[in-house]
Amino acid sequence: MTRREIVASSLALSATAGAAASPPRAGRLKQSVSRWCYQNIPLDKLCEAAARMGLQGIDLLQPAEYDVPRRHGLRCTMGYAADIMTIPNGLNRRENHDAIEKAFRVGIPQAAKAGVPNVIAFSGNRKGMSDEEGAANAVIGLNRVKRIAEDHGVTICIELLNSKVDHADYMADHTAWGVRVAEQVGSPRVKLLYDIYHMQIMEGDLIATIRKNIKWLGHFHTGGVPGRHNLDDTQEVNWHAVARSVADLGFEGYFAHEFVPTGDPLTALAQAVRTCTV
Ligand SMILES: O=C(O)C(=O)CO
Repeated sequence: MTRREIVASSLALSATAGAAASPPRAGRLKQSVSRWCYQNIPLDKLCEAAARMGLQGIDLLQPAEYDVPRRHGLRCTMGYAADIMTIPNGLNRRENHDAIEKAFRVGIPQAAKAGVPNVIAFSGNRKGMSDEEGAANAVIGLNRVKRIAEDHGVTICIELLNSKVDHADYMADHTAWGVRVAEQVGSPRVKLLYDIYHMQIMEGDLIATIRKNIKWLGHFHTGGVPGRHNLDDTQEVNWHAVARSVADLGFEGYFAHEFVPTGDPLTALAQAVRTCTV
């Protein structure tokens, strides 16, 4: 190997490993990362890198994968416990409730056993239904399953998503709808997944909204706006300030990165983790 090749190969190594290997600074937020954004990296490798960066877990895993983060001292921070429920087809339709309850009766105990603190839920699309009717239906559905969540210490988190760019017609596309449902269900185990990327697109006013509704927010997702890429200075959200506000509220759940990285994926993730270390 020539000197030039040795220098080039060590530079390449530090570019891929360096960001992930630098010692993590302790912060007040428990950060996590969504598996689907790093599909080209085997889950074991993602967990290894996440542990080195100081992340606490991996988001959005299937039950068969729950044990993988544990091998690396992490946990699955949000599980899929009811595959029957999809973004367009969820809690807002009463005809879905039998299947959702059946799935949660298996999926929530399974999550609890694996130490998974949260499971995801979706409102479903409007398909012509009013938000009032959808909210009332979602409350009925959640009232059927909240006891399972309470008994197992697992939180059902209804995700708030944008209906403007990514998920046309999705019903839980504004915070007020989700808060109204969570308040009416009134369980410490039924909360919202406040996806900051999606809510910046729909509403903005992030910090004030988070402060006002923190009681009902069980989990956070990140993603640069516009584009859902790196949390860098090409996008409009001040991530450090948002993260600090969440930490200042004493939030004890997880703050999970969910952006599609550009450039080297682990370098992008490490940079996001640093930005949100507050
Ligand atoms: O599908 C999406 O857009 C999500 O945010 C899922 O968590």
